[in-house]
Amino acid sequence: MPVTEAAPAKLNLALHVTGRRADGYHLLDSLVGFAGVGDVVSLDAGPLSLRIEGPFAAALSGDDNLCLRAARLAGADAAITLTKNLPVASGIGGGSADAAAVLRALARLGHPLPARAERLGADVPVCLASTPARMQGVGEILTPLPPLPAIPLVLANPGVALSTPLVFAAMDRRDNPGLPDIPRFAGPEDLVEWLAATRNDLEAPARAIAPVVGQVLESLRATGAGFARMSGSGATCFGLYDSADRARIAAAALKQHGWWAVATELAPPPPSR
Ligand SMILES: C[C@](O)(CO)[C@H](O)COP(=O)(O)OP(=O)(O)OC[C@H]1O[C@@H](n2ccc(N)nc2=O)[C@H](O)[C@@H]1O
Ligand SMILES: Nc1ncnc2c1ncn2[C@@H]1O[C@H](COP(=O)(O)OP(=O)(O)OP(=O)(O)O)[C@@H](O)[C@H]1O
Repeated sequence: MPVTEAAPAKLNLALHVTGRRADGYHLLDSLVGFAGVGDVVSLDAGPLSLRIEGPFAAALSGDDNLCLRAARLAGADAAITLTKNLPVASGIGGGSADAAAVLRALARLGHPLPARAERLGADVPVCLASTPARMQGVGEILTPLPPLPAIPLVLANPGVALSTPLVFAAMDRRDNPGLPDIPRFAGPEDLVEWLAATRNDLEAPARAIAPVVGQVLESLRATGAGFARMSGSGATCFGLYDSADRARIAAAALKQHGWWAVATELAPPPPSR
């Protein structure tokens, strides 16, 4: 003690919705990667408690925080500090990443990972490893993938919180084809070519609810992104750039709209490991 774990932002680089189960949950087929930015959780000795700091701390309150729910599921006590750097309810798995980081920290302290961590959220299993994976089923079927090319990218969020169930509910078609085979990507061009043949099936319904998502995508492309797409159920979008300098300049331009924007990289390993 204290133990610190990074909670990197999850990116659905491609997200196909292929069906719906009887319980209403949707079947997915997604290429998931992780970004070089994220929240941070730190655990210290003490009774179960949570202190939240960081730029998006004010967006969260209450006893139902996923950090606390994760510790309760693991049956462990800890004084948790969450540094909330990611926008809330924004499609980059912030809550799931935080819950997974708490579980990883507890595992380092000797608490076994709880069974059925997916009960905390569909993205928790993929966030536990925080390494690239194909995610299927409702999020629980994971196929680990080799590292993705380290591409400069920008994450941008217009400040509109999108409710995941409402975005799923606004879909026209739920029986879309799955992803094509995922090859080993030799470089950025291969990945971009593969992405161009895939979709995020939640992008159209999210844009119908929050048209500003379309403006974010246009701005990413206008600032030089060779590829841009929404992640998860939105509203955060990512743009891939051919240099870190271009990504930095683009992020500065997107911030001029009053949006959250950050230049980072696809898929570096989390800093704490
Ligand atoms: C859209 C994704 O971000 C893609 O990675 C995830 O599937 C959503 O992950 P999450 O935010 O951790 O989702 P959860 O908190 O488990 O679920 C929120 C709500 O989203 C809907 N939901 C979620 C996952 C899924 N496979 N099908 C769904 O229909 C359900 O209405 C559910 O009540
Ligand atoms: N630690 C946390 N961080 C973010 N949200 C949390 C947290 N704990 C609870 N929540 C609640 O979970 C909801 C979803 O937030 P989250 O940021 O995980 O969504 P998301 O980025 O859309 O995730 P996903 O991409 O997994 O759909 C929010 O409405 C928020 O109130």
